[in-house]
Amino acid sequence: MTTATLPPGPPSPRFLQGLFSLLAPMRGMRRMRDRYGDAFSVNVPVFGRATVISAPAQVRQLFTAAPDVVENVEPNLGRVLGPGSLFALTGAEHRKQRKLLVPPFHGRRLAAYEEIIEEEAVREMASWPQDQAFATLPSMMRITLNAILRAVFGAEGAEFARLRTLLPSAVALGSRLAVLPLPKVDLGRWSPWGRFWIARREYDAIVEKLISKAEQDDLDRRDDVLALLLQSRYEDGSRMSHGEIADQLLTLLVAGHETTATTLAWAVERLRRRPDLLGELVAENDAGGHALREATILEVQRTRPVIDLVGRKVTADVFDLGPWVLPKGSTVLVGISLIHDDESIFPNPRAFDPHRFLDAKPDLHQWIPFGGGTRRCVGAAFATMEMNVTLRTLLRDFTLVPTAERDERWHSRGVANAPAKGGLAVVRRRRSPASPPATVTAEARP
Ligand code: HEM
Repeated sequence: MTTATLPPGPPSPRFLQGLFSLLAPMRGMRRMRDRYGDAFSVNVPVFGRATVISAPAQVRQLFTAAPDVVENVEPNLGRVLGPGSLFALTGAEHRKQRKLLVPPFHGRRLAAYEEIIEEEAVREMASWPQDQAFATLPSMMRITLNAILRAVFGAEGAEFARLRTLLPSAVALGSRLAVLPLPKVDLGRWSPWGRFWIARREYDAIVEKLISKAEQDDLDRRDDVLALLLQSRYEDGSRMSHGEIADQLLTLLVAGHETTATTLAWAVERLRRRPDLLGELVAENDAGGHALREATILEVQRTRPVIDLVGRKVTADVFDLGPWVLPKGSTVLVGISLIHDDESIFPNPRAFDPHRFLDAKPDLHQWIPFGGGTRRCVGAAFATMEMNVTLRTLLRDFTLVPTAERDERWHSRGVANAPAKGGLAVVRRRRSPASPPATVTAEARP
């Protein structure tokens, strides 16, 4: 029998380690890396005992390991997002669903969604106060929610209006419930699970309406993800069931809404602290360019990755990961901010310097805000396009007033790590928002 060899880690109890990781998400990780090296063991709520890695070779090895060696961790998300959710599936079933979900987010498809994003950004920014500090995160949340409802769900009219109010509260409730046991009886409105199920039933009914509307339309003329999924076929020629479509749309919303919004709020936070860079970006934007803006998005995600950990579970009897021997059932977490903070990969790693990505596209095993391997984020290109169009609109229509204030701290919102003050901005309008949009179709997307 092979003996497990695990890296060292702090001896403190699980709740203390958990509390620390909630209160100081980034600082906690960096402190442990400095103390124990680039692999260490932790014991935290939700994941339990786990090995955190950040050495590039080990991260690459984990991301390229076959699904019969490591699989996704299963943090009970199926109970909230539905059994068909990509997050809840493993093995062949995951591969089968993913095959249908990837094509709608392919780079060349994204041009169809740019107009929606720009419209939503212009509409939201029209309400921004001038010369007065305000948190941009709520605005970014509305832009990304509306964008997903229109581009992914193909929703409009009454269904759009209802989903906009129903989903944010249902998702917030669901993410709290995901870690609690299922009750034996349904107490309806009297219990949190009961309230969640009522919201879920209403959601399913709305998706059913959206599907029947789409089926009455000419599907070929529609670009939204719902219409594309309705036309897609599994390898055996069968279609996705309506239940599977409802689960996947909810998954896309949960995965794509808050993550993109918090990254945009971080972009505002970062840029206000670099007036020189802001000047360069505005000049580039005014001249119709985009290379520095794209590099800026990469650098925001390197320095402020909103998801800090992605996890895998060992499914083989043992997994030899670098010098470590991990037994079956072990959880491995990739420390995204740790690898992004590695001096040997990104010289002067704490500096916010988009120029490092101007002539060099990142290595996708080292720049990993979207995770990696067979579970890498399906919406990465969509999110990149969305951030690009939103930032372009902001720089075109507003002057973002720089600040000498201290950096905003990391704040854990459960799903994503956000700037603690919500990405405070002070803006002045540069011009009326009525000019025709330029296109970013040809821009690079990682
Ligand atoms: C800046 C924005 C975003 C960030 C930082 C982000 C990050 C991530 C990460 C870290 C993972 C886990 C990857 C892994 O385990 O290796 C993931 C998975 C996923 N993301 Fe995103 N994401 C973003 C936007 C989006 C958007 C816009 C969508 C869709 C509209 C989306 C859909 C998904 C889905 C469906 C998965 C599960 C993939 C699977 O299990 O096969 N994400 N994302």
